Amino acid sequence: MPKVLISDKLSPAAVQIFKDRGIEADVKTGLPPEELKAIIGRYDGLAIRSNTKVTAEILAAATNLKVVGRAGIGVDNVDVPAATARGVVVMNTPYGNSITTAEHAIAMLFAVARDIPQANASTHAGKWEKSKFMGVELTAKTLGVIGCGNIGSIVAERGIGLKMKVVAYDPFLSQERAKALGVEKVELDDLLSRADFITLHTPLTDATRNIIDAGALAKTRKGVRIVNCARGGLVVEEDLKAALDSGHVAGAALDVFKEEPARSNILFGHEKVVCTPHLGASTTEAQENVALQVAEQMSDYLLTGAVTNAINMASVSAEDAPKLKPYMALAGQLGSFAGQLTEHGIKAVSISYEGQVADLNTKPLTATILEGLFKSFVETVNLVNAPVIARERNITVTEARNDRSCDYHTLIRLSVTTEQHTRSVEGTLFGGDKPRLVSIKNIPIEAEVGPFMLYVTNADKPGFIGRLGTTLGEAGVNIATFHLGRAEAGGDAIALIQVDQQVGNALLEKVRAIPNVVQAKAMKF
Ligand SMILES: NC(=O)c1ccc[n+]([C@@H]2O[C@H](COP(=O)([O-])OP(=O)(O)OC[C@H]3O[C@@H](n4cnc5c(N)ncnc54)[C@H](O)[C@@H]3O)[C@@H](O)[C@H]2O)c1
Ligand SMILES: O=C(O)[C@H](O)COP(=O)(O)O
Repeated sequence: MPKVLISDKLSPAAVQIFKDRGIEADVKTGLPPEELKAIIGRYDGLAIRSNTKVTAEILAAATNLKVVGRAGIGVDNVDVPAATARGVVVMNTPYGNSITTAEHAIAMLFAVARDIPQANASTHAGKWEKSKFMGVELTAKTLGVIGCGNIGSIVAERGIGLKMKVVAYDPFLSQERAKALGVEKVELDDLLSRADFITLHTPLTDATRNIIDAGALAKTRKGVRIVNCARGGLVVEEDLKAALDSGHVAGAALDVFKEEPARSNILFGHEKVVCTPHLGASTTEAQENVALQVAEQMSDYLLTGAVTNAINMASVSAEDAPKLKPYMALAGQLGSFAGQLTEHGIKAVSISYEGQVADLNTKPLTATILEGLFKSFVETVNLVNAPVIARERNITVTEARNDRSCDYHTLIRLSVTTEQHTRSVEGTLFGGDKPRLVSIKNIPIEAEVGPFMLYVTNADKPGFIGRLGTTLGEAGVNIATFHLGRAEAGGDAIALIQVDQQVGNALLEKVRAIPNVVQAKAMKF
């Protein structure tokens, strides 16, 4: 039974889902890193929010971990490259808390426009400072949205509902989408110079880190108010404080901070700053949504191999997972076969999906082929990092699909181009689920792959098969299956033999010494 650790505060609904799906779930929140490191090796899955830091060190200790599930959106607390390198799928729940977070941003907008928290504290203290708290209206003001994705676009819609003029800066926002939302797509400088209120909704990346710094603030209108419910690192806190102190910025509402948990911060105590402790996603509804979703996604992956909302792997629907299973086996064999025959640097990989397989989601098949292909050269390759390895090594990977019927009802052709030549291998499924190689180097063959194989190429001359059988027999190597193929009578021929044990080097030399043998290779699957 798979085991999952829930290491941040998730709705109890998650535990119930895991239980119902037959997965054991332990809840241990607030563990110091050393304690997490000590126990993580026991778990197949780790369910988190933003509190748990899934570092490379934690991942190195997570010897059984297959999936990290983030009940929420941001995965900046997960070392995704380290997880990818270890074959750990990282998934999030991209929509479950979007409305809630957008509503928090709107609440913060009102709070900073009308000094509501400050006025609340003052009134509770019996001060009745009616003339101190003079706010501004939102109506007819310009709202600048930086990052107009899921949350930013909900905030934009709400802003329009409040009769604000909304301008958005997002390099990935299309004009059509901007038009449909009713926002004006602008450049950053334009947004900074026009907005009365600025609200941030981008992920924290190298491009967005410190996007609001002294230089950006200098371009804003005097009296601008800033709301950040995205990530702390987007705003340079020292620069914001200076702009608040000078009176250039009239107020800021912050849900997120550079260092979290933020027990102290230079902006704390500032009379123009409204703060909440990363509450953007904290509603009953959102927490129920993300907990249910993450538990279902993680269970699907651990139990069926279905992949949803993964950051570092192609999606596989629950419906596709069982259909893909026999093809994954075939794809792995094709990749591994080609990889074991490759002796030079790979420049390009071309994969053609023909017949029935062309109707399936082929991304996971391509990843499986690449994993099999690279296994001979890269010890740490896995299904998750194989496409990354191809990119890093400048190996061009192309995929083609052709759903017309070919000689077989379904066929995968893998061609590998090295510095020397291009070699192809093809495979199909017999009986719908039994992988078979049906062509090697364009020579037809029908071969079942077993754990130990001997691959021999030779000139098609009489006497070869008998000598090969005798050589293996004399070495005490039992033949399980024997498959032959040839380009034409007397031409290039191939023998693919399944044997019951690994063929050692001494025996390989004897095989190579048989007349007309061109190449002999021991293979393992
Ligand atoms: N405070 C909270 O509790 C809370 C809750 C949920 C999400 N968040 C955070 O809110 C942010 C947005 O979440 P989302 O679900 O809307 O994400 P999203 O991916 O749907 O949207 C992000 C948008 O930012 C845009 N973007 C990326 N780089 C940009 C750049 N350099 N300049 C301008 N725009 C850029 C993208 O094109 C995208 O449209 C994330 O950082 C997320 O972690 C915070
Ligand atoms: O990225 C997110 O989903 C939010 O920042 C919410 O974080 P939390 O789950 O820790 O509240």
